[in-house]
Amino acid sequence: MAITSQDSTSLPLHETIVHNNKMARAIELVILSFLASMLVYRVINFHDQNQRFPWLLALLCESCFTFIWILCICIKWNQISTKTYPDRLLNRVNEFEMPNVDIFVTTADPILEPSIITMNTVLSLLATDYPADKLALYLSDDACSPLTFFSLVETTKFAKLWVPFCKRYNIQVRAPFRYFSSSSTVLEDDSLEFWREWKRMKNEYGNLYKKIEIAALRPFTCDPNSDFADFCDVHRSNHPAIIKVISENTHIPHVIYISREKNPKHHHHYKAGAMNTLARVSAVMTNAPLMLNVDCDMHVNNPQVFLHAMCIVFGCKHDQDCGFVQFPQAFYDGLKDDPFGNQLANLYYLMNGIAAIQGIVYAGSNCFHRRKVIYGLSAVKTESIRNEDLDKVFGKSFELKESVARIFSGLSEKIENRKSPSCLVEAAIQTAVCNYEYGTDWGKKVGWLYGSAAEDMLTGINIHGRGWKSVMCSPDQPAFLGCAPPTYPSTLTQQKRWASGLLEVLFSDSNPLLLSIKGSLWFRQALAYYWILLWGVRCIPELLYAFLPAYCIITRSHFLPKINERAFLIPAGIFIIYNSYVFWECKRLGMSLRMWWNLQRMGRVTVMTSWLFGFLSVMLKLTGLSESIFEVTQKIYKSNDGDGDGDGDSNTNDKNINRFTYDKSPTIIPGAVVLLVNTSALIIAVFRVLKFEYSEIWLEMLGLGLGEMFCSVCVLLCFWEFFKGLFWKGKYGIPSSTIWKSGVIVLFFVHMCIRYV
Ligand SMILES: O=c1ccn([C@@H]2O[C@H](COP(=O)(O)OP(=O)(O)O[C@H]3O[C@H](CO)[C@@H](O)[C@H](O)[C@H]3O)[C@@H](O)[C@H]2O)c(=O)[nH]1
Ligand SMILES: [Mn+2]
Repeated sequence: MAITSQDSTSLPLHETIVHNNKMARAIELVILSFLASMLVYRVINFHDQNQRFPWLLALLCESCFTFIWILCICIKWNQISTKTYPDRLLNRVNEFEMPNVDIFVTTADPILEPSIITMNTVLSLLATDYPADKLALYLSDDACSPLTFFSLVETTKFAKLWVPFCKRYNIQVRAPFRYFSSSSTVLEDDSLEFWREWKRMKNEYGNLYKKIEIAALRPFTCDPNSDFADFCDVHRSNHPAIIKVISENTHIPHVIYISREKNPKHHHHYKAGAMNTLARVSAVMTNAPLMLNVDCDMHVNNPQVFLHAMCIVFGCKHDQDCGFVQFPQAFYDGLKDDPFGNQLANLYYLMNGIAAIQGIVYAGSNCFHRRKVIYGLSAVKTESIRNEDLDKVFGKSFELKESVARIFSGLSEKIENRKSPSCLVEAAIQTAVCNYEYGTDWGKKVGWLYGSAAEDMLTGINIHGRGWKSVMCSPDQPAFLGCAPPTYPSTLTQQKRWASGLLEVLFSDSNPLLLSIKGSLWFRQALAYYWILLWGVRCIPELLYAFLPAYCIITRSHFLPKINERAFLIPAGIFIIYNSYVFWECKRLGMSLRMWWNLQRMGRVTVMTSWLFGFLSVMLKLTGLSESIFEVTQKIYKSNDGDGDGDGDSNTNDKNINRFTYDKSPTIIPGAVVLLVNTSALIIAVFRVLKFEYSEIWLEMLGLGLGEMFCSVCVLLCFWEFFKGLFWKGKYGIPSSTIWKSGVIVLFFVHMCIRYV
């Protein structure tokens, strides 16, 4: 079944494939009916309970779970994906007709984000299969680091060899660190000439790597007469704007370095602020109608990615059908079986579901936007901004306003009429200063929006709210690969930021309800956004539900039907059907049993630890006690190379790499508390069993609440890594101060249970 997007005389450039989803729908509805029966059962039997508190709590938690399940069903109901045909595009569209694209790469810290990773991102982008004179690559450096600038200069030199090499031999992986690593040794050609070139490239890349490596080791010496003069005596959070055109279209795209002005008196709005500076500077310099943004920890893995995107841009009948084209995030060298549950593979069906509504959500990286969409244009109403008003919306820069007017009028740039970027540096710097945005709509209605650490969701939901649709493009060979956070603490940081950022969107005036009433957000799309934005809130029912079995065991009360009651079949049914369903879903995606278990386990752990802290930080922000910040996640450079180019990280061969590591941060406490409370409850239960008369043991066991004990054991299994952490020393052990703090909380909990019930 395919819905074509062009008339039948010519083959379509892209097709929407509708996937059959009947089986999954049926199972989801069965689970829903079980959940509903459980709620009904709880309400009917409410008055018969001796202890109503756990029953009430369970009812509330299960209502939340049921609500989330309903959202889930709505999202996954229809499943689509989009197939693109770059060959047909090349046959139909002349190279001259292809639109210009401005490419944005952001980096924020040369230590957390090693330069060599960023440089590989840059190289893979410079070498894509697209006319080089149509591309400009802008690197935003929020650290104002001379090392990053130096690396970019050296990388650009190397690119002048690397790009022609890739294009001549049609190299598939164009990030050198991936290409030269032993895992991808399929050589494109077996001629002697190729072999010689290959060796030369490997050698040159090795030199580049060493230069960057050495530069990173020694402190930067400031020479006022060199290119680096601008970096003399600057501090990363207090310095003027620096823009440097490193290379102008000579077989490779323009390469431009940007470090926007920073001043402690002005909020810089993290990544969103950086993206807005990129949008303005590129408007002044090249003003391409499309922009692609890529995080520094991603690289192009499919050299045809621009052509795939163009299939959608050219294939859409109306512009509003594709405000942006998002490529999925996939990861390279991900740890086997995803021990930290951060590779997002399990979101596959959800994403295909959202794609079938108003379109995939914007994920912050690997996304092509139309410039006019980022400029706040609506897809449904035709508003025209008067030239006088451009000031108020876009700020005072004359060059910027002129470029905006050109985008709004739909005129494409005439390349021959344009000044080269290096003639426009002064004008561009005007738009990269701290106070440029004051009194304008940047960050409010135009550009990447401020107010959330998940600037991607905030910006994306507003685009959908203005009536644009979006398209997810997933070519067979993944278009982009990135690195997932490599350790438990870095996963925690990331998930915490996501949960809090998402909640910030929920509490902003861009929440799905408002946008669907006042704006053009589709109702089902709003539900999909609710499912995502509510991540942080889920910690409350999940935590309560994890304490509930322990509470019941300690106080000899019940929150589940007893095993000899017929109603016991309801929770048992939910447990069995739900878990088999999730397993089936994982199986269809080619996951192993272990991976399924890791995802289930980490699902619980992440909600009760990272998302809890995300939730708390939003509560602090709402009460005005603290500001939210964007904590950059640590990236690790891994090279699989055996022969010394780039020493692999010492962790690479560590068999403990998938173990949890802990630090003294309070984020470890909730996990330890959940674990210890349930362990204590189980110990108490075991002691009780030991006291029984042998002849009565079965009767007593029934009375004890096997359901509750089973739940406690499940919680224990989910937090098993924490259990091991109690006994390990060093970085694999939970620090004893954390154990003590958690222990006190647990004692308090147990004491309260026994004392007041
Ligand atoms: O002040 C800042 C902070 C971050 N960044 C850049 O933002 C990107 C994403 O940061 P990272 O630490 O890698 O965050 P992730 O959690 O991996 O990013 C995901 O989540 C973010 C929202 O929380 C999105 O912005 C990202 O696109 C998305 O990939 C990186 O290129 C950073 O260099 C900046 O440019 N300036
Ligand atoms: Mn990242």
